[in-house]
Amino acid sequence: MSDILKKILEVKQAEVARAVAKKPYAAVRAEAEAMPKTRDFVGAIRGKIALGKPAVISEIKKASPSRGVIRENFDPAAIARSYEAHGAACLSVLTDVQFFQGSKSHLIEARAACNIPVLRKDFMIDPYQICRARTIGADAILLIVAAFTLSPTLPRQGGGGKTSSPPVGEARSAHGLAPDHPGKTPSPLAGEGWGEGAAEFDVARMQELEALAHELGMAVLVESHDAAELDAALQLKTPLIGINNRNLRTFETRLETTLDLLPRISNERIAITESGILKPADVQLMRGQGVNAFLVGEAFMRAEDPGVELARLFG
Ligand SMILES: O=P(O)(O)OC[C@@H](O)[C@@H](O)c1c[nH]c2ccccc12
Repeated sequence: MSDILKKILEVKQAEVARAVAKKPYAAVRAEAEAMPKTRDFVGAIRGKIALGKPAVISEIKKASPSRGVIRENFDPAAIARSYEAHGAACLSVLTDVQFFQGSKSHLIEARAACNIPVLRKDFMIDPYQICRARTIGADAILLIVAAFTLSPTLPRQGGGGKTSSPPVGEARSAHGLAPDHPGKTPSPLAGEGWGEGAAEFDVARMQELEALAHELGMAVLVESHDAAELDAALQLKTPLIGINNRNLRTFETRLETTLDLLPRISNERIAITESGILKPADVQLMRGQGVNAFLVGEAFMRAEDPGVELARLFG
């Protein structure tokens, strides 16, 4: 796992602990269950694609660890209105405070200013955060597979150690290939500073968080960056399969990441290419390969009017 991701997750754990001390889980869960109905995030994406249009999840993000401050003049409500007016399918709003200068209020303001569904973009590792997402109005949440990496040094069996559930190998069998590592999801990070033994992902935990999100009426976007992460992602039920072109360890961004992993994703799912889409040629490259859903932030955030840039990029 990247040092930055590791650092972010430590902060998230501390945030959850502080929040639980202020308000217990049962209370936030009850609040979540009492919220009005969500907007249909998956339906909004399918709707665009059914019309032969690209489905664009447009991001509202002030800053990032790799880029620093991206947008000075930052008005989430105005940005949300502009995105909606120019055909965005959905919004994605960064709510992480420390690393992305985001805020829950950004999501609340953005959602109140439009009628399209909104993803809470944050680092979700705990049921508490899922409930909290629902209480601020999120229609969807993000699960980043890399955040569920089990340390190779953790005990795998017994002694209270976590074990991952057996992979179903859905996409591979859909392509006529048998899963080659039954019972484990090996990571290519092994041998790249991880020491001996393949890393695994806590798929059971991801499934638990997904089930809770679905129970609360929210959609789930699951994000992967390589084949092992994608295999873990495909063990979830959600149709929304994100492929992050940005490596969270090095911040290197390669659009080939999406093209390389695409054949593993069956047609019942929706492949969403994330990060590094900057120019019309990038969009054409993806659409030419059958990718119809996009998550774009920086290109829009740097433009004077983000929605106008959306129309230009995807026009
Ligand atoms: O700004 P870009 O390169 O268009 O990327 C948007 C989005 O993919 C990126 O912000 C992102 C993808 N996965 C994440 C996980 C956490 C925070 C941010 C992200």
